Amino acid sequence: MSEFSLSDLERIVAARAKASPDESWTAKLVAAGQTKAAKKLGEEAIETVIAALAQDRTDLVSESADLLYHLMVVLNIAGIPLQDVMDELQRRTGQSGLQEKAGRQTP
Ligand SMILES: N=c1c2ncn([C@@H]3O[C@H](COP(=O)(O)OP(=O)(O)OP(=O)(O)O)[C@@H](O)[C@H]3O)c2ncn1[C@@H]1O[C@H](COP(=O)(O)O)[C@@H](O)[C@H]1O
Repeated sequence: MSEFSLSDLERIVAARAKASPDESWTAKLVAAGQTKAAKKLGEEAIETVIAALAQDRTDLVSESADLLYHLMVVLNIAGIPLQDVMDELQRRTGQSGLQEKAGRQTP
């Protein structure tokens, strides 16, 4: 199978967002708005957690795909390019997660 990246998925979501809601789940979600899309994202997150805890590899792969797809839709609706998320991840590469946690301001 050829390489398929989140950037490819971002492009597909952006294109399908402009389709008719009658023929596209993406367009249907975008038309419904961020509340519905974010709710679907939350559901997929929970289903991913359940698959991980069940140690079901097939389900975990499938639910992870649903999760990433719905994240792309939520980012699209919010007008946030995937690159902004990747830039944030890249910014974090200089320090470990434990260092970052230790350096956080506590209220
Ligand atoms: N990767 C996905 C993808 N993953 C999951 N889904 C859809 O996400 C929906 C939600 O999953 P659920 O199991 O929760 O469905 P449901 O229970 O019917 O949802 P509810 O109506 O109850 O809220 C399903 O209809 C899935 O088909 C996706 N829909 C689209 N894509 C990608 O987006 C492209 C364009 O799709 P359309 O926008 O539909 O043309 C596709 O070719 C894919 O590349």
